[in-house]
Amino acid sequence: MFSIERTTLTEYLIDQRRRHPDATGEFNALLLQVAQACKAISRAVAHGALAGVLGNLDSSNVQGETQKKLDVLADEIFLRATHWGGDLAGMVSEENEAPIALPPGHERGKYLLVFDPLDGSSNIDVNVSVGSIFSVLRAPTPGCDAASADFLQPGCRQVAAGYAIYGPSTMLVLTVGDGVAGFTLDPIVGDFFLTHPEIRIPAATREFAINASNARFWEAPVRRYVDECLAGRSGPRGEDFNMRWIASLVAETHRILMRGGVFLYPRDRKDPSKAGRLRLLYECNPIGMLIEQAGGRASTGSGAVLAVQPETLHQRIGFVFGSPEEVERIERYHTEPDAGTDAELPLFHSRSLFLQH
Ligand SMILES: O=P(O)(O)OC[C@H]1O[C@](O)(COP(=O)(O)O)[C@@H](O)[C@@H]1O
Ligand SMILES: [Mg+2]
Ligand SMILES: [Mg+2]
Repeated sequence: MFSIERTTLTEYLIDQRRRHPDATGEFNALLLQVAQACKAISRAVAHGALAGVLGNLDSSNVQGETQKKLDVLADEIFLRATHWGGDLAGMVSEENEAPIALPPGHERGKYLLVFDPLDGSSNIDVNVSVGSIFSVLRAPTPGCDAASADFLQPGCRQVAAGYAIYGPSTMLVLTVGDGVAGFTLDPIVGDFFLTHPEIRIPAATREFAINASNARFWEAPVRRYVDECLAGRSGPRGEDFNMRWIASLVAETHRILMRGGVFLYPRDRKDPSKAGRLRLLYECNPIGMLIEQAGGRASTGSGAVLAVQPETLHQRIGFVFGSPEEVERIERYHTEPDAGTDAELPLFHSRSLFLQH
């Protein structure tokens, strides 16, 4: 159904800007360039095999992961859509080891853009939802080329964050620090329209997401949490839990923003050289800002992820996020290993006595 009363992304951003009298428009211009990149990636994803974009390349990225054709194409689309605008002092991408140099002789702006051009790459060839994730920081030295160290800012300093999900419909979900809003791409009109204003995560949930193939590497607090969920009504939680795993951080985030839930990709013992699977700067921080802006909680497992001081551009970290009651419980299991047991035992016993299983 078409209505001329629909709010476009541009109108939404102009409205946000009215509240900031000092705004120059550079910020909105940058976000619109990012949206433009997401539209182009959405088109490539939707055409799939018809556009010859599926499959692997021979190359690997800085993480040693084999690059997919779409990883590299999405990266190029992001660069081309954003680096001429004059709003940026530098960019960091999952696919590039060092910060990306802006075109020579071109104006340098006051923002830094950090992005994962294509998230959930393992899903491309099986036609399951993938996405793009981005984060905007202030450049410490506006007007100059940014150095690596300029990007090493804790997530609480982000001025905007968001993702695009390329699913049955393409959506852009965005925060500029004043709640979270979701926009759906009308592929005929070619514009994003506000369809999900003021997204809020339910405080409680009975749904968790974790890659259980790593169970033998989990640390005790994570094992305890999952065991209690799996024990269901007859266990200490006294309730049945559902489980999901899409292997696409954007898609897991979107589900949790829409209906609640908790996601865990915790630090584990699989590879002692890696402190987790997901990358702090362009996965955990932007998703963390969205989750917290929607009333959820984003954690390393033992503390707020947005408070972590990054040490390297491609640093990995444990990540737990979603409905705040569950994330706080997981944090308690990490910081006070005996927490909950005493308080829950009587409850468990009374449930066992009075509930029928
Ligand atoms: O394959 P695993 O171990 O389940 O990991 C899945 C995770 O890896 C990722 O795909 C990593 O992202 P990239 O595809 O951008 O490398 C996340 O989206 C997802 O949460
Ligand atoms: Mg990713
Ligand atoms: Mg990626």
